[in-house]
Amino acid sequence: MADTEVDLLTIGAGGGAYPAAFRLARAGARVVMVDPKGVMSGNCLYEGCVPSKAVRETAALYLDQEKFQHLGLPGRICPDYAAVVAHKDAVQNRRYAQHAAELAAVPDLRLIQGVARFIDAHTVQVHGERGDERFHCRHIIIASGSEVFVPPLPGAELALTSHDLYKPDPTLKNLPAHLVIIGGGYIGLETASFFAALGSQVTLLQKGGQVLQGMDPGMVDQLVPLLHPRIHLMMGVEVESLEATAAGKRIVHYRRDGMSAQIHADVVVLAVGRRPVLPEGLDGLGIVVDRHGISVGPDLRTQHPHIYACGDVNGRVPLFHAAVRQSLVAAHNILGGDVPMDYADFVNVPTTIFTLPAAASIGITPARAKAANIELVTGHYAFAEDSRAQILERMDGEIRLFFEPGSLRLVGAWVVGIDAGHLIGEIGMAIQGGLSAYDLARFADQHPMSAEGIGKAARSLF
Ligand SMILES: Cc1cc2nc3c(=O)[nH]c(=O)nc-3n(C[C@H](O)[C@H](O)[C@H](O)COP(=O)(O)OP(=O)(O)OC[C@H]3O[C@@H](n4cnc5c(N)ncnc54)[C@H](O)[C@@H]3O)c2cc1C
Ligand SMILES: NC(=O)c1ccc[n+]([C@@H]2O[C@H](COP(=O)([O-])OP(=O)(O)OC[C@H]3O[C@@H](n4cnc5c(N)ncnc54)[C@H](O)[C@@H]3O)[C@@H](O)[C@H]2O)c1
Repeated sequence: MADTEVDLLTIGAGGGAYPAAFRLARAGARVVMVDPKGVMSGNCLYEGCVPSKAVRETAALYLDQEKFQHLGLPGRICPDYAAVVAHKDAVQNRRYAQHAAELAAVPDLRLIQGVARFIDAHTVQVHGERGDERFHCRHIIIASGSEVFVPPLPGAELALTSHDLYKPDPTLKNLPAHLVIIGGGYIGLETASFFAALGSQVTLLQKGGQVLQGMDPGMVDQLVPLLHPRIHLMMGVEVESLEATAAGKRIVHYRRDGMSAQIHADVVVLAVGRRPVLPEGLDGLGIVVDRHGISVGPDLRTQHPHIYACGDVNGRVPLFHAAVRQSLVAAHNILGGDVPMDYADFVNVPTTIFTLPAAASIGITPARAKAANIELVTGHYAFAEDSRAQILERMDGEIRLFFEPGSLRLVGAWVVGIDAGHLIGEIGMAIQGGLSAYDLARFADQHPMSAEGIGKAARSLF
């Protein structure tokens, strides 16, 4: 089998891969992407960000109807989860069609439906649509992403995962009366919010003392009391096994405070984390893999300067937009002849937990500052005083900005409540631009929009 020469091969075609593939193809490089899905966007579009947020936004609209009476809209609507799922599928299909058109517009960029494995540090074999093909690659981006982690629990196969909930034509198409979720991270809490808003009773079982571990406890403490009352959080739970009843229900056996107990459910969702997907043949290459994934620094290079690892597979910031930025950093460094000319910032990445309400954060927050022995100056703004929040009756939560003492340069923030996901992006731009509390205080953001609160939080210092 003769090897085909390429300038770049990406293992995967998700957010960690395709931005670099397009960038290099536009610069005239010979580029091949490989992904068993045969489409771009990886797990984000297939079973992650987009489908979960399609369900979320419908749930958010439905939740708002609890206020319709106050807003002058009497009457009730009721959810049809099968139709919610149909909408989610339609959004996924629409985006797949868009990506297909984007790919077709770059005729020299090839996406092979197949699985890639390393033969050596420059040779990749693809088992795909046209049988086996081998590529000799000047550069390789490993962007094979992550997959659901299923712990070795007896009966774990009786639980659904985010894959089953959000993939096209998902397994779950009816609203369960009682949903038990194991794991209180991003996926567990978001899923709990969506289903509780739509009408399910949700019990969330979390081992340890805090949901959203790794997030600033101050922000988590703000968020938790605002979650829907149909969500029951149980901390310190050690799940031991799952069992099915003759009627098709589920029983979760667990230990808490040294006592054994059980809980009945219509559906159980397991959301205890994801793990990196490593391509076959990687182990022989001397590339360092730690418990988060392939070890890389901000230049995204592995131990081989021509092999990069971007996105979830390196575990640094497992978010879609971080994967995209990392992919572009790798592309720039490839264009620079594998001598770094661009670096990813792993700290100043906005992240939103799309619960209802949402919580979002970026940069250095008090917990991180304390661990690094850094002092912060804090500016506050409560949504209780915000015009838009009052108009929509969503007055819970706040904007909190964190500044470096002295210079008052903005270094971090969190937002809990209305428009959190939008606001953290605007705050992120201010951090990236090196703005200070003085700059934010001087900018007259629009009235009556929640972004007014950013300037007001800065002005709380003066
Ligand atoms: C339920 C859920 C909700 C999420 N919500 C959000 C959100 O709201 N916002 C956000 O920013 N992030 C969200 N994420 C995270 C986001 O999906 C990931 O961070 C993002 O998909 C990472 O992109 P990636 O390209 O690194 O990997 P992936 O999207 O995992 O793509 C990797 C691709 O590589 C392919 N692949 C694997 N092995 C091989 C191989 N050997 N050869 C060829 N191809 C291979 C896979 O099939 C896959 O298509 C969510 C994730 C989940 C599960
Ligand atoms: N809004 C977003 O950006 C978004 C949304 C969903 C997912 N994601 C990405 O997907 C990744 C995976 O999400 P996730 O929620 O599966 O993982 P996670 O790592 O965020 O959370 C897993 C949670 O499960 C808990 N846990 C682990 N084992 C347990 C057990 N046996 N019993 C009970 N609880 C247990 C952990 O303590 C943790 O709280 C996230 O890290 C994030 O990067 C992002």
